Amino acid sequence: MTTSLVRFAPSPTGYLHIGNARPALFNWLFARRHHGRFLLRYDDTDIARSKPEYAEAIAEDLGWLGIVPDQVIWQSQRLAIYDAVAERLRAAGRLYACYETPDELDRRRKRQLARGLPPIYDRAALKLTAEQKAAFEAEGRKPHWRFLLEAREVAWDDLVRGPSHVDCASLSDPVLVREDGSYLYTLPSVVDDIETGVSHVIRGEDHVTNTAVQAQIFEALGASLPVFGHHNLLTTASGEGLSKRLGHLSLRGLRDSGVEALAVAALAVLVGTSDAVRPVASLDELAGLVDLAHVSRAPAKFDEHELEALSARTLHQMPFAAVADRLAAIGVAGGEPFWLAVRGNLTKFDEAKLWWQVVAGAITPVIADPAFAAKAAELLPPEPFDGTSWKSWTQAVSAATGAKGKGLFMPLRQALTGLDHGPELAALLPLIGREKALKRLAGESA
Ligand SMILES: Nc1ncnc2c1ncn2[C@@H]1O[C@H](COP(=O)(O)OP(=O)(O)OP(=O)(O)O)[C@@H](O)[C@H]1O
Repeated sequence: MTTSLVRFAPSPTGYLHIGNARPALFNWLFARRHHGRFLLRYDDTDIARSKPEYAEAIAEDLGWLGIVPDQVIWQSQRLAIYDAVAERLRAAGRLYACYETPDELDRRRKRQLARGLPPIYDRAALKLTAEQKAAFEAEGRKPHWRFLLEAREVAWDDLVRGPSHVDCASLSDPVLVREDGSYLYTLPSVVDDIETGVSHVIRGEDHVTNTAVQAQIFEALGASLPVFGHHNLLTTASGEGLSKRLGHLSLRGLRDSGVEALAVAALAVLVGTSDAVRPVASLDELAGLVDLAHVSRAPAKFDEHELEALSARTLHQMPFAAVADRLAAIGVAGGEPFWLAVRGNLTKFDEAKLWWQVVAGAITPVIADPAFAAKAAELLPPEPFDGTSWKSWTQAVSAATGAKGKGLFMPLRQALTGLDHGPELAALLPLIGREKALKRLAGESA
């Protein structure tokens, strides 16, 4: 049985944003669902813009989401491999030298547009004689290299978009190698997909045209095509595009704002699909929900308010096992009973600390009616407390004082927690314990 291999291939030119999380997760969840492997590939051939600290941040941000790659490769370490492949393409007549400057190309494009023609590269460089090339070189010009596209339609069955096609006759021959010998994204990506055995390429629809070009490169290199899937892109709530380089909606910014990674993951892959956005308890659960065929065609808006609400709902159903280490890390020791008592009241995880303080630390009780509080203290049952202690106690207090409803519960809540709102007191009372409860009912800070 051949296992699938997928990859996420960001350029380390900035911090990952919520849009980048979408392909990262679609690939990761695809690998989980199909018992495949996930490759993280740093597309760092743009030496001027790529930075090791961004690569480190990418690994960290993916780790926060729960993505741990099976393999990591760096394109900057594989340049000799691309050189050899470029040489093969040159020898086959598919990669040709061009000497136009950006200004010349720009002028040509403007002339074409003025004449109502599509601004496609006219392949003038193919007609250059050896002497003309030598003259350019003597002037100090260095060539950039274009891939000779076949003027035909490239078709594939897209995992998201279904039967898809691009007519390469309407495209310029793409530049694969710059004047300085560095590679654009296009060729190294194909070479690595072939060498590493990538079976499925899942990425944003900003790559649809690339796919047609790259399909021709795969074929020129005698390789079979992977399966392609192009998902819609995420925009800001007001519809703007996202860019790593411009620092939009970064995953680390979201993490610092205190939202749950699982909520970010769920929203990143469920928004813009026909499936409802809903909280999940694990990435495995999400892997079972996500279906690339349900992804919409239109761009999807990412709304931070929706994320905050989803994050809270994610916390409300989060099992204790999933947070035990995080609770310990913020000094909360109440175990599962504490977590189950407070999780429904959290909008952010860190608020658990506040409730721990209410349970185990000292609070200033609010006592409006000392006589009522004294009566309640007198009726407080002996320990051990359990889930029924609250009910039997409040029934007894109600019978003795005539207080009911809010008039019964609010003064008890204010005395026991110092607050007007909070988790169910039936669950808090056993955690607070009899000794502390008595002190608080007596108006002491405890
Ligand atoms: N807004 C977006 N929504 C969904 N996917 C996106 C979005 N922007 C980029 N991607 C996807 O993220 C992956 C990594 O792309 P890339 O590193 O080029 O990111 P980028 O944000 O476009 O960065 P840059 O601004 O540096 O070009 C690709 O699969 C790309 O399709």
